[in-house]
Amino acid sequence: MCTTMLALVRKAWGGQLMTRLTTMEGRCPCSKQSKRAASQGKYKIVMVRHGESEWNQKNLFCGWFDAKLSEKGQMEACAAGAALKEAKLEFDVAHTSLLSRAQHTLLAALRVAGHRQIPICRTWRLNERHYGGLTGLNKAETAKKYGEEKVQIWRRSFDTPPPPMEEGHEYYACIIEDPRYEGHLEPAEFPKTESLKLTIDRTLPYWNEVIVPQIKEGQRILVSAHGNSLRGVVKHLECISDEDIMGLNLPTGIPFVYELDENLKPLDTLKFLGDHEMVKKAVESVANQGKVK
Ligand SMILES: O=C(OP(=O)(O)O)[C@H](O)COP(=O)(O)O
Repeated sequence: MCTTMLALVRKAWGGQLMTRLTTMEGRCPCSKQSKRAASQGKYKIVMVRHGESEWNQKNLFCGWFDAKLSEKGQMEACAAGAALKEAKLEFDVAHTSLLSRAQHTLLAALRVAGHRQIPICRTWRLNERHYGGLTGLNKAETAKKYGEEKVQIWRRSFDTPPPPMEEGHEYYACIIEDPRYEGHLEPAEFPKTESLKLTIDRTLPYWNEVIVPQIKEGQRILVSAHGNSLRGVVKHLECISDEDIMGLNLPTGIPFVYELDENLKPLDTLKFLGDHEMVKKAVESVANQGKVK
């Protein structure tokens, strides 16, 4: 029986290698559910976690700090665009966060994919989860100080937020005084920390009120966002339990696709546009970031 395991399936789809990945019980490729995978949904949506940021590269908790893409991240963004083009995916509208790393990934991917002109909607609701007092700390050093188990809870538990970001925190002012939030958030509305649950609580209204109506209108949508804001969307779409979502790690810069039925239920789990070995390594690398080096 295939339970609680990492399963990777390679599928030829539109001339592009697609990788299906799951760590969730009952969601393995041999389950009945996955036998529906071959059919095309009524709708399709594509999402991508931004390319590697300079803070991903340094293994720092980033959250709402506006880290730029690293050189590797810029290349990943371009590669994401090439994968979209290769898969012949086209878009009418894109959604992204207010953070540069997601926006720059989106722009590079759209440029390489050949669709520069589509409308782009930017919202703080797709921002990464706020990492609170952990913002700017090295994940491996934090694991050394507090233990890997504690760091795993902070990184991946559903509803345990990291410690809050206090006013004296090194990055407090540069986040709360950032002009990009003017007209979006009042100072009192800024989160001080967020669990995945809290992240979903502010992402889902945008999903339901803005993205879902566009999908139902038949608009082809690309979302460029973050590891945890997208984990929340994936959890919602696939009805993943609070426990099982802990096992999901999204790699940087590799787009993934959902085929959705008329009720916007996925026909299958997410499928990455990428070679399965490459995706597997990238996922493992994210999972291991919280380990003592
Ligand atoms: O800012 C972050 O996510 P992002 O790089 O997707 O924007 C986090 O630091 C990701 O860290 P995590 O994978 O330990 O949750």
